[in-house]
Amino acid sequence: MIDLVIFGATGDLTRRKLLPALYQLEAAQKLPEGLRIIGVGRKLVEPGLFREQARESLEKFEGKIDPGVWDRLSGRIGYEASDYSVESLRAMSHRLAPSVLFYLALPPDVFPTVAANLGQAGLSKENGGFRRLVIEKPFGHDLASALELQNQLLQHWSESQILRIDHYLGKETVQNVLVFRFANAWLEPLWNNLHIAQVQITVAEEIGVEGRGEFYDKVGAVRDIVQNHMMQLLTLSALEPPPKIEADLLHNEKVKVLRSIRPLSRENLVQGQYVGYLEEAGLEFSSTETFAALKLYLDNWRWKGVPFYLRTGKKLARKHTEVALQFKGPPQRLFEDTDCNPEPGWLVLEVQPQEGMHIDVEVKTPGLQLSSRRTSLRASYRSKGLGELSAYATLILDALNGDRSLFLRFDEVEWAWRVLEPVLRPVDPPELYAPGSIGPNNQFSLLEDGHRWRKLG
Ligand SMILES: NC(=O)C1=CN([C@@H]2O[C@H](COP(=O)(O)OP(=O)(O)OC[C@H]3O[C@@H](n4cnc5c(N)ncnc54)[C@H](OP(=O)(O)O)[C@@H]3O)[C@@H](O)[C@H]2O)C=CC1
Ligand SMILES: O=C1O[C@H](COP(=O)(O)O)[C@@H](O)[C@H](O)[C@H]1O
Repeated sequence: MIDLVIFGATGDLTRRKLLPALYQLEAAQKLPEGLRIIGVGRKLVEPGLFREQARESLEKFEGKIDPGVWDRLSGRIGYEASDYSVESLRAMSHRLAPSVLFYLALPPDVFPTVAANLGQAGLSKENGGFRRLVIEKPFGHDLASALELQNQLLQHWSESQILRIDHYLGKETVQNVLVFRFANAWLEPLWNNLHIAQVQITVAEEIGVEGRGEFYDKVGAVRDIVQNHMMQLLTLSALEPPPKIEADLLHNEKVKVLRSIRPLSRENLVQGQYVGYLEEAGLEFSSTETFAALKLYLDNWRWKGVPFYLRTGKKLARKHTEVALQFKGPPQRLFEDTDCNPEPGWLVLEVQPQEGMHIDVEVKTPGLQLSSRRTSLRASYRSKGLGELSAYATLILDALNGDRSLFLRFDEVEWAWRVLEPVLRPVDPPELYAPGSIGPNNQFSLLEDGHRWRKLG
């Protein structure tokens, strides 16, 4: 018997991501037999009402619900109220299965207390089963708090019990970055500073902060997206091939990339805030950034001199996540029209919502003249409906099965904070940008001569 205990079960993450993931796993018959899902929150809620609310969340965030799948899923779901004190957790411990996965879907400032109280209540001790702890992001608020959180966790939990989640690693198209790079040998000679002029990594969101203003305002785009999801996209795009696809060997390579990032200074970062953020977040004043763009360099053999541009923001023109590498141009352009001056082509890995890849190539312009035009070789990652489990579904299943390869090792988190530490305390207020736009104008100041931001989607 296994219990999945979700702390913070009335919250946004549970409703928006965890319940849909569990529904998908139930539909795919991937949940372990006998698994119970116990939602925990501070308020007293009748389990029946909690299930009703869970179903409403599924209808909102998952879409059409199959009654048979829901019946099976709801049969697993229970609810308990707890104030997360040692006494209350100890009382709960008697009702738990030998193997328990605790999921902290809670505001990050309560992670240390809840993790410690679980330990003091004896719930981190394994006795004939497993005890694992999933820690959501952000892991810490800066380098010092991340180190402190790690120390606090290690007082009651061993490293092998701690699963630091970054849901981007559960996305198929993020995992595909690695497969695409290392399963196609012809790419390798091109994937370096001899042939690549610049790399752009974009995580653009159409949504604003929605109901998460209180949380978001303490965090901002750098901590919410750059420190974790974008650093993962960066390391996967830039790392050296590990000797084998094994978790620790991959973590080693990712840390090497982070350690090779040239120390950042304020000039490497620009920030923006969308017009309407204050009203949406219910604030009178805030200098929190909802947009961040960075330029960084990796001082290593492969990437020396190639700028990596990272950009993320909320309330942008559209949702679009991609990793794009621009090739250097040919040494001499022989075939172009005298009037046209095409920029060198891109290789683009589309992460979401389109899932695919394309490579720009120049081909002959039809007609008598010998000139070139741009076209794209496109491939889609999968047909709709094929193997579609959400990132959270993949990661919850891995966590239940004890597969740690898609979870973060602490030094990855630590080095991501070390890299960003110099730019965490902004001096200038963020520049305002219009919702639905491409973000603030200051982002253009980062670009080197001849470079321009790619279109969003
Ligand atoms: N929402 C999202 O899309 C994503 C969230 N995350 C991470 O997941 C975690 C949870 O996020 P989210 O669900 O949005 O957060 P919420 O702000 O919605 O909080 C979750 C729940 O925590 C409980 N809670 C709030 N304050 C406290 C407190 N002081 N002590 C104990 N419990 C408290 C509340 O439940 P109750 O009042 O019932 O006890 C609340 O419903 C965060 O770490 C976030 O960074 C990561 C990726 C995406
Ligand atoms: O971790 C987070 O991610 C979501 C974006 O996730 P995606 O899978 O939709 O790309 C973001 O909205 C949220 O602010 C952040 O905390």
